[in-house]
Amino acid sequence: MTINLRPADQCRYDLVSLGEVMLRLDPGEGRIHTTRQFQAWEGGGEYNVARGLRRCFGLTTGIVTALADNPIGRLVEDLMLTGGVDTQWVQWFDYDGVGRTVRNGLNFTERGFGVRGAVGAADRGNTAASQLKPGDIDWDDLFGKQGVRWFHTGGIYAALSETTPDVVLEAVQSAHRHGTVVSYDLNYRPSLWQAIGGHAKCQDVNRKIAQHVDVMIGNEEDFTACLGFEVDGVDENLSKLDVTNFKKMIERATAEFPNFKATATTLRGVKTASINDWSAIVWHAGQFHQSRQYEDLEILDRVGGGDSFASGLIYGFLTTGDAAEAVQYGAAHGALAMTTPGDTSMASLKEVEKLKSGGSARVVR
Ligand SMILES: Nc1ncnc2c1ncn2[C@@H]1O[C@H](COP(=O)(O)OP(=O)(O)OP(=O)(O)O)[C@@H](O)[C@H]1O
Ligand SMILES: O=C(O)C[C@@H](O)[C@H](O)C(=O)CO
Repeated sequence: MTINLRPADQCRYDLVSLGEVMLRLDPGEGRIHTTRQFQAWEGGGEYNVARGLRRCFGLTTGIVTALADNPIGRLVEDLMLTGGVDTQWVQWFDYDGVGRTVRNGLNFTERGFGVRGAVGAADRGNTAASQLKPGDIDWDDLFGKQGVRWFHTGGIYAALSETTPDVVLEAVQSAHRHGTVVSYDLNYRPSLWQAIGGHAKCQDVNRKIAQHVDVMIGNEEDFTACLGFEVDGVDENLSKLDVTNFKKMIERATAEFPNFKATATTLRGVKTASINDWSAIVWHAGQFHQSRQYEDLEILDRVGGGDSFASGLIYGFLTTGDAAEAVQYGAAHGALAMTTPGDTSMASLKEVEKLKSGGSARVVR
């Protein structure tokens, strides 16, 4: 099965994402518990994909989310406007359904270095985005009247509350009614699932949504925890990656979910918090394609590396239709995104193309 895209001239957007956007508070080279200063960025697993496609790859993208209408929400909006993602579909809330004030998510994340791993401490209870429920968004207007070529969402948004899985289901069904391709990044976050029913709930929700997904994305931990597909031979430190075992896992996943038209996973060989082996593999139309391998990749800020892989992969599918190219765009964009601070990438299309074709880090002047 191949990926059939709607013609660009019938669509206002190349891609729209559904997800929560938080204020990322970054202590730079320091640590959260000792810093006196934070740099502010915006970020969210699903949003980062829309931003990467807009800012690095120059496509037209939008975000469906909700924010609390206070100065923090307006700062997140300001950052999204800088990122070029259309904010027309953002819902602004003051109160939730039972009259409580809703909030905006705050995501404190420190980067990690060497033997010290990255640390994330999100403060995101009762946020506006988690309060969205079926019926709040006019999906048929978005996918039907406006037109969207590709819709992206994921397992962070699905884990936010009792209502968000149904919002995802409503969205993906409408997307398919209008011929929009659906991708989903499993992005397993155990602390979120813990709050709404734990492991069983996580698999129940993700397996239901998976039946409506065309392009499934995740790492081996995501595929195991969210869908129940184990990858044999993965050790706890992710230091030994045997691509044969990844292929077997993907084969099992695509046999059980024949609706998957492409399945992609990043391959991480974690050496320290700031040095990884990095590559990716995609299955499409009965064939596997593996990206260039980045050995001993030096990392400044790993958060969003997987999302930037996803945006590069989607760019490749949207513009070339070729899975072998798509996985190269994904791996190169993910690699570059992890060299700069913040959840999203600062890379240019030229840089991605140079890297994916084997380019070096020689000075450009
Ligand atoms: N358990 C881990 N320990 C250390 N580094 C990790 C771990 N998991 C992922 N990383 C590093 O984070 C980067 C992104 O990894 P991956 O593609 O798995 O996406 P992810 O964890 O879903 O990322 P994100 O959701 O932040 O985009 C890679 O450099 C990877 O090696
Ligand atoms: O939890 C989220 O919504 C995402 C952020 O923590 C961060 O942007 C990230 O993990 C990216 O995948």
